[in-house]
Amino acid sequence: MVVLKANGLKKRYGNFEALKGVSFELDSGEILGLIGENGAGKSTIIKILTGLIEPTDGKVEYFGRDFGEFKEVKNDIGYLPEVDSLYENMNALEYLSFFASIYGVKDKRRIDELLEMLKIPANKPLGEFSKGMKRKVAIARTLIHDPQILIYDEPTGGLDPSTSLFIANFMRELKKKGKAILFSAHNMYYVESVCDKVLILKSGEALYYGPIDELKAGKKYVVHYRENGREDRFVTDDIKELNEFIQGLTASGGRIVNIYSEAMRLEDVYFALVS
Ligand SMILES: Nc1ncnc2c1ncn2[C@@H]1O[C@H](COP(=O)(O)OP(=O)(O)OP(=O)(O)O)[C@@H](O)[C@H]1O
Repeated sequence: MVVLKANGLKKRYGNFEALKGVSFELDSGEILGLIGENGAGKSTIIKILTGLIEPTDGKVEYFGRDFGEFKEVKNDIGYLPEVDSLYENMNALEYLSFFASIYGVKDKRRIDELLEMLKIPANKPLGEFSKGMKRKVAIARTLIHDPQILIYDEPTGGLDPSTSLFIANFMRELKKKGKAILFSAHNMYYVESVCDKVLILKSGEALYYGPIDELKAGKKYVVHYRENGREDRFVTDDIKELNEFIQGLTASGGRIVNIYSEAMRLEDVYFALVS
C-alpha cells in the first residue's frame, strides 16, 4: 500500500531553486534512501514531508490524502531531525515517558519495549550518553506512538560503524514490521544494505529514482595495466569505452596485466551519476 506520495516537489528560497520538481512514492514495508551531496536538497524534502516548510509547488499525499490535512497524519509519522537536542538532565525513561504523554500513549510497556529493543539504559541522565546512545534515544522517541511512517534525516550521520550498523539493522527490523521508512544518508554502505529504493539527488533534481537492484544491475569492467613502467587501473561500465581504452593502450605500447568484471556497487553508480 502506498503510504506517501510526493509529486513534482519544488522549493524556492528567494531566487534560489533548491528543489526542481521531485517525485517519489513510499509503500508500507519499504525503505527509501535519499542520497546526494551537501546541498542537494535532502533536508528540504524531509522538511516538506514533515510539515516544517511548504513546497513552492507540487503535492504530498499521505494515505491518499492531501498535504493540507497534515495535522491528521502527524500521529502516523515519526520524524528524526538531522540534529536534535534532548533534555540532558532527564534519563531515558523520563524522556520517553514525557513524549509518551505528549502523544497520549497510555501503555507504558511501549517505553520498556523500546529501551530493550534499542539497548538503552533507562536510568542514566541523557547528558552522560554517548552520541550514538543519544541518537538511539531520539530514534526511540520517533517510535513512541508506533507510527506507520518513519522519516529520518541522517540517522547514522557522525556515528561510529558499529552504532551505524546497529541502527541500519534496526531499520531493517522496523521494515519487517511493515513500517515505511524514508531516510537520508551520506554513507552509501548503509543505503545499499537496507534500502529497497533510492532517490539520488543533485542540485535539487532527481538523477535516479527507483529500485536499488535495478541501479546496481550493471557490471563494471576493471583493467589492470602497465604503461611506461607504472601500473594503474582503468574502470568503466561501458563496453565501447573499454574497447577503445584497450586499443589505445596497446597502440601506445602498454600491456594489460589483468582484466575482469565486477558487480556494480551503489557507490560506483552514484559517483558515475553525479559526476
Ligand atoms: N532557509 C534557507 N534559505 C536559503 N537557502 C536554503 C535554505 N535552506 C536550504 N537552503 C539551500 O537549499 C539547498 C538545499 O539544502 P538542503 O539542506 O536541503 O541540502 P541537503 O541535501 O540536506 O544537504 P546536507 O547534506 O548538507 O544536509 C542548499 O543549497 C541550501 O543552501
